[in-house]
Amino acid sequence: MSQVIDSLFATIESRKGGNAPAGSYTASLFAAGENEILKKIGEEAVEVLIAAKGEGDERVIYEMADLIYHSLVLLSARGLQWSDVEAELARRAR
Ligand SMILES: N=c1c2ncn([C@@H]3O[C@H](COP(=O)(O)OP(=O)(O)OP(=O)(O)O)[C@@H](O)[C@H]3O)c2ncn1[C@@H]1O[C@H](COP(=O)(O)O)[C@@H](O)[C@H]1O
Repeated sequence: MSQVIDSLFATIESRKGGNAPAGSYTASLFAAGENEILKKIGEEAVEVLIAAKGEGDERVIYEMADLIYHSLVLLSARGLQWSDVEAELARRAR
Protein backbone atom coordinates (compact mmCIF):
# COMPACT_ATOMS: atom_id res chain seq x y z
CA MET A 1 0.00 0.00 0.00
CA SER A 2 2.79 2.32 0.89
CA GLN A 3 4.14 1.70 -2.61
CA VAL A 4 1.01 3.25 -4.10
CA ILE A 5 1.51 6.41 -2.09
CA ASP A 6 5.26 6.48 -2.76
CA SER A 7 4.60 6.20 -6.48
CA LEU A 8 1.83 8.84 -6.45
CA PHE A 9 4.05 11.18 -4.44
CA ALA A 10 6.88 10.74 -6.95
CA THR A 11 4.46 11.56 -9.78
CA ILE A 12 3.26 14.66 -7.91
CA GLU A 13 6.88 15.78 -7.41
CA SER A 14 7.51 15.29 -11.13
CA ARG A 15 4.73 17.80 -11.89
CA LYS A 16 6.73 20.60 -10.26
CA GLY A 17 9.16 22.83 -12.11
CA GLY A 18 7.51 23.34 -15.47
CA ASN A 19 8.06 19.87 -16.96
CA ALA A 20 4.54 18.57 -16.42
CA PRO A 21 2.55 17.11 -19.30
CA ALA A 22 -0.10 19.36 -20.81
CA GLY A 23 -3.33 19.26 -18.84
CA SER A 24 -1.72 18.12 -15.59
CA TYR A 25 -4.16 18.88 -12.77
CA THR A 26 -1.32 18.70 -10.25
CA ALA A 27 0.68 21.31 -12.15
CA SER A 28 -2.38 23.56 -12.23
CA LEU A 29 -2.63 23.26 -8.44
CA PHE A 30 1.05 24.14 -7.98
CA ALA A 31 0.56 27.13 -10.30
CA ALA A 32 -2.52 28.25 -8.36
CA GLY A 33 -0.57 28.23 -5.10
CA GLU A 34 -0.84 27.01 -1.54
CA ASN A 35 -4.08 28.83 -0.70
CA GLU A 36 -5.86 27.02 -3.54
CA ILE A 37 -4.41 23.67 -2.40
CA LEU A 38 -5.63 24.38 1.15
CA LYS A 39 -9.08 25.27 -0.21
CA LYS A 40 -9.24 21.93 -2.04
CA ILE A 41 -8.20 20.08 1.14
CA GLY A 42 -11.00 21.81 3.03
CA GLU A 43 -13.54 20.88 0.33
CA GLU A 44 -12.38 17.28 0.18
CA ALA A 45 -12.48 16.93 3.97
CA VAL A 46 -16.09 18.14 3.96
CA GLU A 47 -16.88 15.67 1.17
CA VAL A 48 -15.49 12.85 3.33
CA LEU A 49 -17.77 13.94 6.18
CA ILE A 50 -20.83 14.14 3.93
CA ALA A 51 -20.06 10.71 2.45
CA ALA A 52 -19.60 9.15 5.88
CA LYS A 53 -22.83 10.66 7.20
CA GLY A 54 -25.04 9.36 4.42
CA GLU A 55 -23.52 8.22 1.16
CA GLY A 56 -21.99 4.85 2.04
CA ASP A 57 -18.58 3.24 2.13
CA GLU A 58 -17.86 3.47 -1.60
CA ARG A 59 -18.20 7.27 -1.50
CA VAL A 60 -16.13 7.44 1.70
CA ILE A 61 -13.30 5.59 -0.04
CA TYR A 62 -13.58 7.77 -3.17
CA GLU A 63 -13.61 11.08 -1.29
CA MET A 64 -10.84 9.97 1.07
CA ALA A 65 -8.66 9.18 -1.93
CA ASP A 66 -9.29 12.76 -3.16
CA LEU A 67 -8.37 14.09 0.28
CA ILE A 68 -5.16 12.06 0.48
CA TYR A 69 -4.11 13.09 -3.04
CA HIS A 70 -4.59 16.80 -2.23
CA SER A 71 -2.77 16.35 1.09
CA LEU A 72 0.21 14.88 -0.78
CA VAL A 73 0.16 17.90 -3.12
CA LEU A 74 0.31 20.18 -0.06
CA LEU A 75 3.31 18.28 1.35
CA SER A 76 5.08 18.60 -1.98
CA ALA A 77 4.24 22.31 -2.35
CA ARG A 78 5.80 22.92 1.08
CA GLY A 79 8.96 20.98 0.22
CA LEU A 80 8.03 18.14 2.55
CA GLN A 81 8.04 14.41 1.82
CA TRP A 82 5.51 11.63 2.35
CA SER A 83 8.32 9.88 4.27
CA ASP A 84 8.16 12.74 6.81
CA VAL A 85 4.57 11.72 7.61
CA GLU A 86 5.51 8.03 7.69
CA ALA A 87 8.32 8.82 10.14
CA GLU A 88 5.87 10.70 12.38
CA LEU A 89 3.41 7.79 12.28
CA ALA A 90 6.24 5.35 13.06
CA ARG A 91 7.29 7.53 15.98
CA ARG A 92 3.78 7.19 17.43
CA ALA A 93 3.60 3.42 17.00
CA ARG A 94 3.30 1.46 20.23
N1 LIG B 1 -4.83 10.98 -7.67
C1 LIG B 1 -5.14 11.99 -8.35
C2 LIG B 1 -6.32 12.76 -8.08
N2 LIG B 1 -7.28 12.61 -7.14
C3 LIG B 1 -8.15 13.61 -7.38
N3 LIG B 1 -7.76 14.36 -8.44
C4 LIG B 1 -8.44 15.48 -9.06
O1 LIG B 1 -8.92 16.33 -8.05
C5 LIG B 1 -10.02 17.03 -8.55
C6 LIG B 1 -11.09 16.99 -7.47
O2 LIG B 1 -11.91 18.03 -7.76
P1 LIG B 1 -13.33 18.18 -7.09
O3 LIG B 1 -13.35 17.63 -5.71
O4 LIG B 1 -13.73 19.57 -7.31
O5 LIG B 1 -14.21 17.17 -7.81
P2 LIG B 1 -14.73 17.07 -9.24
O6 LIG B 1 -13.93 17.89 -10.22
O7 LIG B 1 -16.17 17.31 -9.18
O8 LIG B 1 -14.42 15.54 -9.44
P3 LIG B 1 -14.59 14.33 -8.45
O9 LIG B 1 -13.16 13.80 -8.24
O10 LIG B 1 -15.22 14.73 -7.14
O11 LIG B 1 -15.44 13.38 -9.21
C7 LIG B 1 -10.50 16.34 -9.83
O12 LIG B 1 -10.12 17.14 -10.93
C8 LIG B 1 -9.69 15.06 -9.81
O13 LIG B 1 -9.34 14.63 -11.11
C9 LIG B 1 -6.60 13.86 -8.88
N4 LIG B 1 -5.79 14.25 -9.90
C10 LIG B 1 -4.68 13.54 -10.14
N5 LIG B 1 -4.34 12.41 -9.41
C11 LIG B 1 -3.13 11.65 -9.75
O14 LIG B 1 -2.05 12.54 -9.82
C12 LIG B 1 -1.12 12.09 -10.80
C13 LIG B 1 -0.77 13.23 -11.72
O15 LIG B 1 -1.94 13.72 -12.34
P4 LIG B 1 -1.84 14.95 -13.34
O16 LIG B 1 -1.16 16.03 -12.62
O17 LIG B 1 -3.25 15.30 -13.70
O18 LIG B 1 -1.06 14.48 -14.52
C14 LIG B 1 -1.78 10.95 -11.58
O19 LIG B 1 -1.19 9.76 -11.08
C15 LIG B 1 -3.23 11.03 -11.15
O20 LIG B 1 -3.82 9.80 -11.08
